[in-house]
Amino acid sequence: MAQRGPLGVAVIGTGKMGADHVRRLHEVTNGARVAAVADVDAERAKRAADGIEGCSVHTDPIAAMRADGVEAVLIASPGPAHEAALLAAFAHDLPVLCEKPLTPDAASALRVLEAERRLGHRRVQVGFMRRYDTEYARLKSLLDSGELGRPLMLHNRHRNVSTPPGFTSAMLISDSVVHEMDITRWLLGQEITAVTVLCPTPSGNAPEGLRDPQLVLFETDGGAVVDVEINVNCGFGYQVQAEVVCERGTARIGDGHALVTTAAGRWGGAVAQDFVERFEDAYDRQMQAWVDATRRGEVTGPSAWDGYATAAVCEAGVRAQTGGGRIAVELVERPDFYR
Ligand SMILES: NC(=O)c1ccc[n+]([C@@H]2O[C@H](COP(=O)([O-])OP(=O)(O)OC[C@H]3O[C@@H](n4cnc5c(N)ncnc54)[C@H](O)[C@@H]3O)[C@@H](O)[C@H]2O)c1
Ligand SMILES: O[C@H]1[C@H](O)[C@@H](O)[C@H](O)[C@@H](O)[C@H]1O
Repeated sequence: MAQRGPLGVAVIGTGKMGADHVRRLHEVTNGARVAAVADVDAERAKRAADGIEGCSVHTDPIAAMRADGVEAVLIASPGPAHEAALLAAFAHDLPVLCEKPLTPDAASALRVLEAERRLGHRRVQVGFMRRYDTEYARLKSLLDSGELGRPLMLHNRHRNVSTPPGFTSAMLISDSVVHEMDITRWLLGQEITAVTVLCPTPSGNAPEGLRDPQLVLFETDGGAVVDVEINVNCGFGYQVQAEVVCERGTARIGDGHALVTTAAGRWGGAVAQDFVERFEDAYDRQMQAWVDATRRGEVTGPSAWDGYATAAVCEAGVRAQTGGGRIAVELVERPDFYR
């Protein structure tokens, strides 16, 4: 049944993304309010809730899910904490927007799928927000129109200025390239069947021991080949670019020419410095779409199946990165529940 009042959301994890989502829900999104926040760091939770009337503050995610006025959950804790939070949300039958990755590995993602299926109805949207980016959405419409013919190859570049402390070589795949895994599956409508990872001599910008950059190759069940340059300590900016090569033409996004300046012997634009800046509109649209669907009693957007399928590709990618050569992706059969 459609809901009338604003949707009361509990936000779990109020670090960089969680605090930004709290701000978004409070200031940007229509039809929602932040009813509770939880972070294991009490000070962070308190800071995020500051100035939001009626928002209760917790260190225990389950207490936040049970708090007054909570009707839905946004999970923005680190990936390894997602499974416990998802299962707790299911126990209270609450709709969830879960930041990527759904969980860090395929076995835990499968446990989440099974728990959602036991509920008997879908509850999860995964935060693959690039699907809500205007440029990616235009590229998808163009490919779906068939005008350029069949996609043959997809080239991607994914560059971050620098990595936070504790960022590992495996995380280049499971935290960063996971976005290209989702985008590949969504743009092409195909599953990824094998992953190969090539690592050049690491950049001098990369922290000691980090294999950065990497070149990651996907093969798909529709016969396409996809490459991803992942380069997370490039130093100069945040860039996400994609070019699809089709039978009758190519299409490219992410050149970032929103503002071009010509002045005193120079010409050029600016490079975004992080994902919050580059994908601000996509995060806003993702949140509005989740709130609107939830208030209608529906679940739309990337599903737990998408979270599982990308977790399985991540696992193959991490094995390929550690000297495994070309690694096949193993997926369980897709249940009808997720078709
Ligand atoms: N979609 C995107 O572009 C994007 C961008 C950045 C991060 N993310 C995702 O968002 C999530 C959070 O990333 P972040 O960069 O904000 O990390 P962060 O480290 O800045 O914040 C995580 C917060 O969660 C808290 N926390 C840790 N364990 C917890 C638990 N069990 N329960 C409640 N809180 C807990 C930490 O104290 C911290 O405040 C991750 O899943 C990450 O992959 C997505
Ligand atoms: O967690 C972040 C986030 O998902 C960004 O969108 C991505 O560009 C980064 O590489 C990753 O570390």
